[in-house]
Amino acid sequence: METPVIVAIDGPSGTGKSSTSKAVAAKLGLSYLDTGAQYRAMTWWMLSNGIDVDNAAEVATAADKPTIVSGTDPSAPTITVDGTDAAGPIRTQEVTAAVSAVSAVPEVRARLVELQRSAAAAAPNGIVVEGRDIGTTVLPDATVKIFLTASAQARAARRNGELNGKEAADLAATQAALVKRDAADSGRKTSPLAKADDAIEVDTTDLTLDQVIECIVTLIEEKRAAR
Ligand SMILES: Nc1ncnc2c1ncn2[C@@H]1O[C@H](COP(=O)(O)OP(=O)(O)OP(=O)(O)O)[C@@H](O)[C@H]1O
Ligand SMILES: Nc1ccn([C@H]2C[C@H](O)[C@@H](COP(=O)(O)O)O2)c(=O)n1
Repeated sequence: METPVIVAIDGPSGTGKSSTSKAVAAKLGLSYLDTGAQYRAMTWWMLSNGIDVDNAAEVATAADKPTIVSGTDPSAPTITVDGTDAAGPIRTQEVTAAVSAVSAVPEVRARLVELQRSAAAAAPNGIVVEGRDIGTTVLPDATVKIFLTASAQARAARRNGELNGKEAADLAATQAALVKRDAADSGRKTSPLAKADDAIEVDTTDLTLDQVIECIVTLIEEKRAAR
């Protein structure tokens, strides 16, 4: 049996980590884990349970309370909190605005990193894990490490494109919010958003999603062939 392949995909928000990771995992028959969804799930639980998310001590004390379960099928990823489907609620503006503060708390990270390593160890053929610290901290021995980037303008335009004209999209405000969240995620003390020394950087600004997927599939296949 072939050794499972472990792929770490990190990068700032809106660089295409989720779309790319899901597609790459599906193409190669691997499992898929969205670690950002787990930090969002923890944040949603904190907000729903009256925890002051700006009080790190309060967040730390509560960090072991919610039961967060991620489904790792790339064609239908799921996330539940205490048995309730959280896929919708974790994407609200309220959660997005609070998630950087919650994810900066070391007790939150310790709890979720444990879940992430267990998911990687349990994946039969291997897994694509996406986030901010996968290559540096969660899975430092990953077979392939990718760090996706894209200009702030391109990322803001992609995010506004998701609205499909449903809301008046203010590109400058979207861009400012992305840049602010990246600064908080890069600036925290415990495993900040960072490129691992041995990660391959892929700038997706001028690439289509299909081109990025193809590029990463090729990088993984090259690594597999060289083992
Ligand atoms: N190369 C690309 N070209 C154009 N659009 C893209 C590209 N990659 C991703 N997108 C689009 O950009 C948006 C953001 O992508 P995605 O959610 O995958 O990014 P992300 O890095 O996972 O973001 P976050 O960290 O905020 O969860 C989506 O609408 C996606 O379809
Ligand atoms: N490995 C990770 C993944 C995510 N986070 C934090 C920082 C992000 O702003 C937030 C939401 O992630 P997204 O859904 O935008 O991918 O979660 C982290 O600290 N470490």
